[in-house]
Amino acid sequence: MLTFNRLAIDIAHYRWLGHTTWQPLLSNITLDVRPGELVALVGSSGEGKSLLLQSALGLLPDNMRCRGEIRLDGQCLSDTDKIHQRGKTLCYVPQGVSALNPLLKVGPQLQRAARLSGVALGLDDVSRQLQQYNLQPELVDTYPRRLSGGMAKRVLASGAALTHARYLLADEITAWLDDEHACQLLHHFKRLCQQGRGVLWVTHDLALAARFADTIAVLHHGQLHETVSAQALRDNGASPWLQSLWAALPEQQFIHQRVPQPECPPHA
Ligand SMILES: Nc1ncnc2c1ncn2[C@@H]1O[C@H](COP(=O)(O)OP(=O)(O)OP(=O)(O)O)[C@@H](O)[C@H]1O
Repeated sequence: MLTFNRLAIDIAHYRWLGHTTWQPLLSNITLDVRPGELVALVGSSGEGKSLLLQSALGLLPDNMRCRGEIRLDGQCLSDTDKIHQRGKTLCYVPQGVSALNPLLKVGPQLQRAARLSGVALGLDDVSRQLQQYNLQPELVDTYPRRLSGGMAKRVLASGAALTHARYLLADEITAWLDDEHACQLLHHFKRLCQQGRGVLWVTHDLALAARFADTIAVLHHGQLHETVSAQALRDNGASPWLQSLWAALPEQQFIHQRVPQPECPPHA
C-alpha cells in the first residue's frame, strides 16, 4: 500500500540576509492507495495536487520541503528511497507533455521507461500497446513534436502502463481528451487496477471520477477535506458540499441548489 501519512508541503520565502520563512501549502494529508484501487484526487487549480504526487517521487522543487511520512508497504520512504523507487515501483505520469524527450522517438522512449521498471520490450510490443490506446502503431518511429496534445497524453499514459510499476501517479491523464478517448483511457487504467496495481489519479473531472474511481479524495484550502467512495457519492452519501458540486454537473441535470460552504463538517 502507498500511504501519505500526515504529509505537509511548505514553500520557502526568501527574505533579507538569507532569512527564510516557510508557508504551508498542504498540511496533515493522510491518504492510502491500495493495490487494485483507483483513487481520484480532486481539488481546485493550485491546491497542490501535482506537488503531492511529486512528493512521493522526491521531485519537489528545491524551494519546497515535505514533512510527515510517505510509506510503501508500511516502510517509510527516505529521500534516497523515493529516488530509487522512481520509475520502478512508483511511476509518474506528468501533467505536461513536455515530459516527452523531443530528441528521442516515441518507441525507444517507451522502451526506456519500461526497462527502468525491469521490463525488456521490443518495438513490436510498444506498437501493440499504442494500438490499444487508439494510437497508430507507426508512432513508435515518430518524434514527439508530431503528436497532438491529446495524442501525447495518451502516449505518456500508455507508456506508464507498459512499466511494471506497482503504483501509477497519474496527473490529469484525461485533460485535453474528448469523452470517448478519456473513457477508453480510464477503462485501461481500471484494468490495470484489476491486475493489482494502485493508481492515484489527479483530475478536475468529478463526473469521470465518480464513474471510474473507487475512492475520491478532495483537497481544499491545503487540507484533505474528505475521502469518500465513488459509490457513496453516487448514492448521496458524501458531504453536503461535495454532494452539491456533484448534483450541479451537467450529467446530473444541473440540479441547482445552494452550495454549502466546504468548511461545514462533512455530513453536518
Ligand atoms: N517552484 C515553485 N515555487 C513556488 N510555488 C510553486 C512552485 N511550483 C508550484 N508552486 C505553487 O504551488 C501551488 C500548487 O501547485 P500544483 O501544481 O501542485 O497545483 P495543482 O493543484 O496541481 O493545480 P492544477 O490543477 O492547476 O494543475 C500553486 O499555487 C503553484 O503556484
